[in-house]
Amino acid sequence: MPQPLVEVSAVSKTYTIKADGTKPRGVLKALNNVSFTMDKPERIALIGPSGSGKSTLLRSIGGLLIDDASSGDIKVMGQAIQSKGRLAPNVRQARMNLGMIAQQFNLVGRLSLFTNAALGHLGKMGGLRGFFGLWSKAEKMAVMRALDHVGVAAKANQRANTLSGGQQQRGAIARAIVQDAKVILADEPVASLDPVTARKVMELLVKVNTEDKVGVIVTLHQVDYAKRYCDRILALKDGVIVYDGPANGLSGDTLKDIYGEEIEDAYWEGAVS
Ligand SMILES: Nc1ncnc2c1ncn2[C@@H]1O[C@H](COP(=O)(O)OP(=O)(O)OP(=O)(O)O)[C@@H](O)[C@H]1O
Repeated sequence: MPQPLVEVSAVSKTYTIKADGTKPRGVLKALNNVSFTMDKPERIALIGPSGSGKSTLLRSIGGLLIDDASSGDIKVMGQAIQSKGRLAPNVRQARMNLGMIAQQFNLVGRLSLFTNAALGHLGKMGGLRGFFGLWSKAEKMAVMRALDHVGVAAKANQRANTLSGGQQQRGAIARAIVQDAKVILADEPVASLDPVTARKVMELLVKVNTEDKVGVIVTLHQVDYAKRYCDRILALKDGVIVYDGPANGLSGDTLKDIYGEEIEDAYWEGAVS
């Protein structure tokens, strides 16, 4: 049986909250015994009210924060990212399977779109050659193919900070393709985009998933986008998974339970069934 793309087992994350004038020092359990597996390249939407732990879970999968010592493991393509609250010794190697996309600041603004996408090669090449941007002909062709695949090849020479938000997100997806990432972790990738551009970026994530067989885990504030563009939904509430199943199996009543009063804000373009 092929190995799972992502395995998250019994992960908990507790933050220490500093005291301020009004509140004493305290702790907050942002993730509480969270487990799930992505066995094949799916599109998983992480949804849930503000503060439910979506970003914490994504950052934990990326090894960008350390889980509690009581936690189990996180593995990507069978390689450990972290285990029992310690980063794996070969986490850099394991991370090469992960393409990371954030809401903003995905690209280095003063570098061209081409160079930003070419940074996807960095993990695979020697330090100085990468540092000086000495890409081989094959590497350059791979970058241009990726930029073409995501529809921004014509902008290759443009500085990233002169590109629109949607073009920058496409560039970040191209970098993940260049990197040959097996899973893309996208943290609110459409939150700062207008609805038309947001739809195009979500459609691109669908394309990369279906054509290139890259798994996608995406945090979304919009339930309608989660249902429309993802095949599986993981809903978090207070750091606990309260729904893990097909996107079309999430009922309105369950959503009301999950979001409570925030339900009115959980749709962007109106409810879709
Ligand atoms: N570095 C931190 N220190 C202390 N508490 C934190 C830290 N990061 C997150 N938290 C808290 O952990 C909880 C989960 O936060 P997280 O950002 O994962 O939620 P989220 O579901 O992504 O929220 P949102 O939808 O608003 O982005 C929140 O209560 C948040 O305030």
